[in-house]
Amino acid sequence: VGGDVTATPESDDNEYLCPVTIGGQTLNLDFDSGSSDLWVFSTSTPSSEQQSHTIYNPAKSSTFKELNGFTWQISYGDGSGASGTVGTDTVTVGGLTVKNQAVELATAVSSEFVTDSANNGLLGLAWSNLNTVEPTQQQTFFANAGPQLQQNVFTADLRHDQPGSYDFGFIDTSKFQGNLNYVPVDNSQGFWQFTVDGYAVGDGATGGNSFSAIADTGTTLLLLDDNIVSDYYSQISSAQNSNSAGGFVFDCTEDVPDLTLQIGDYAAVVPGSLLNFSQNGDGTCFGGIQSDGGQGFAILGDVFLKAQFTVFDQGNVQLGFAPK
Ligand SMILES: O[C@H]1CN[C@@H](c2nc(-c3ccc(C(F)(F)F)cc3)no2)C1
Repeated sequence: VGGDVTATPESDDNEYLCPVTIGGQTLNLDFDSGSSDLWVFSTSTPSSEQQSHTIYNPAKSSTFKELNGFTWQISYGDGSGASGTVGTDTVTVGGLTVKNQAVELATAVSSEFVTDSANNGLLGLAWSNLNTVEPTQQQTFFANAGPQLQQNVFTADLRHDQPGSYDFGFIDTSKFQGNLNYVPVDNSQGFWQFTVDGYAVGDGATGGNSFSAIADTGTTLLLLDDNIVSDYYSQISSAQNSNSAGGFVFDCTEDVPDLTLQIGDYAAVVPGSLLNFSQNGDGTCFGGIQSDGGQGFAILGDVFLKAQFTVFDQGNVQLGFAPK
């Protein structure tokens, strides 16, 4: 048994949304391998915050059960967040069904979610020890699905400005080139966390110290240590760190170098084309590489994941990468 679901990029590849059916109702959710709550806009969300979102109505589901007194509260890297109550229902993703999945109903969402009208909630794909439900932590959709999967994996094939896919329970070898390169995961903090052994800018030599990183489908950009960020942008003559733009920008006419992250024996190349992330509208462009804010580990978000086929292997607690 497995599932295959289309991941559609919003404008500027800011996020990728996937159709999820909950108690017979389909909502587009943001799949996030950096968190572990499945939450939705619902009839419990204040109408002033529902705006043009698709909402889940538990009263219309014959399989919904309230988890009385259970609550959740989550905040994301950008400072946004949501909170609410909890129930269970039957959840289907790309043909893969999990019964009695914890579904978290938002009774409050931050302004960023209110205005992101395409995003009707998140489906967390990190490890269940990050789930925020109290008094009893809940399992993720992927953790619950594990026992019924042929292979205890899900894969991500995200693309620039075109639909990609998430697969659950199998590895589609037609989606990548060559062999998969596996690296061990430290899931003690609940993330898909692993070690990067070095980096190279453009066709330069691979160097630098090894560092920790997480594979995070819910983060848009590639967030790295300030020293690496400075080294990278020193190769782009017009690059500057712009407070108004919120990060490093450069002239759109510039030739943007590739970045290679050495992961074990695998050289993961992120092409310069993906590192010229978006236009600011004034002739400058916003970089796909930005600072990780000094939090001690790098966040390999969609900019990185668009350049790789990635296997999130729950059974063997490892990540696999291959070029596409
Ligand atoms: O927390 C870390 C876990 N993964 C990263 C993540 N961040 C979001 C997010 C999605 C949508 C929005 C909003 F719609 F703009 F509000 C905000 C944040 N989803 O995953 C960061």
